[in-house]
Amino acid sequence: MSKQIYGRVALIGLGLIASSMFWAMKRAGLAGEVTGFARSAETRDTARKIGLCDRICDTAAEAVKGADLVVLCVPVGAMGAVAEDIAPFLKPGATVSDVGSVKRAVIDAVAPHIPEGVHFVPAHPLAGTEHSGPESGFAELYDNRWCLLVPVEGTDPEATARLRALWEGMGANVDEMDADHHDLVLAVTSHTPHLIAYTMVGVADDLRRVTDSEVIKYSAAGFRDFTRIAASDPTMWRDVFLTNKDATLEILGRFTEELFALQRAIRTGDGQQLHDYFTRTRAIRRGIIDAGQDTAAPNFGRQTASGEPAE
Ligand SMILES: NC(=O)c1ccc[n+]([C@@H]2O[C@H](COP(=O)([O-])OP(=O)(O)OC[C@H]3O[C@@H](n4cnc5c(N)ncnc54)[C@H](O)[C@@H]3O)[C@@H](O)[C@H]2O)c1
Ligand SMILES: O=C(O)C(=O)C[C@]1(C(=O)O)C=C[C@@H](O)C=C1
Repeated sequence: MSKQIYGRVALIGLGLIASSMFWAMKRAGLAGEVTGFARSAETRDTARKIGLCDRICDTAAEAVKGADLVVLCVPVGAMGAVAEDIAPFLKPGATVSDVGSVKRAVIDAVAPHIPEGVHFVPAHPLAGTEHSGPESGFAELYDNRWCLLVPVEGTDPEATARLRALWEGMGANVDEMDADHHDLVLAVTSHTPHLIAYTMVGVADDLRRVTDSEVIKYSAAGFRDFTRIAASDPTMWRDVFLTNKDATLEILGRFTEELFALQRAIRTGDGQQLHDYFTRTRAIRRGIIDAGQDTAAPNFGRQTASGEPAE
């Protein structure tokens, strides 16, 4: 029995998230035809070579023509311009969605370009790796991970339900959330942790001269995890911080206060405070495990041939 949910899906931007969507849709037979567009000819060539998408188009207009679902899979800062480009070519009754890591800024940038009669259902899969480009995707990326749908005012519930079915078909658990709440939650669980990882690796690099190459050689598991996160795509993360500015600054403020409190406890030798703090945080980790939510995908995304994110 066919599980097809959309006749034709167009993916705009062919990186980790789009390529994983393609393989996940193919795995479950969720789309009749998937077209793809990437802005650089090199990425389009790579996509053709590895069989990514049923048809790779040389323009975004061609890719979205006749599509029932168009998913914007470009960095958050590029969403508005891409929406403006494709708007005249969207089929009446089609749904436009996106996968951006920030929701309010994407909605503000994209919604004004969505023509009358076309639905807009923003989304965000909470799954990824530090790899990017068309060769980094894999069908299992969304298995048992959350995908948050962030319908805007007036979104047709049927369009939302259909997109939910697609994400569920790709293996995800789906929830709905308001855009501002989404941005605050993600500032805590994803954006600020990335900034901390970037900073920690930067500090280690600054100290390299002092510690010679020991930072790399004796890198303990905790620091190695930081380096994995800090290897994430610079364009993507630049856009995340520029567009989720308020929530990130709010969480960073709180983080800094806590850090100073712990710094003081270390300086004054307040072992009780340190112990109490670490006990509380350990309980949080155990709560996640007990709730069966430690579903982080193993890091088996593929890197681009050059080792660099493909354009
Ligand atoms: N990587 C993750 O962990 C992750 C997880 C969830 C959501 N996201 C979101 O998904 C989106 C895509 O991320 P990704 O990891 O697939 O990135 P990626 O770097 O692997 O791919 C991005 C694609 O967008 C294209 N692109 C870049 N700038 C463009 C522009 N100005 N116009 C048109 N195309 C452009 C690139 O050529 C590339 O094909 C981002 O909005 C990101 O915030 C990423
Ligand atoms: O596992 C990783 O590499 C990720 O950072 C994935 C991650 C996250 O923070 O969990 C990164 C950004 C997203 O928008 C969603 C998921």
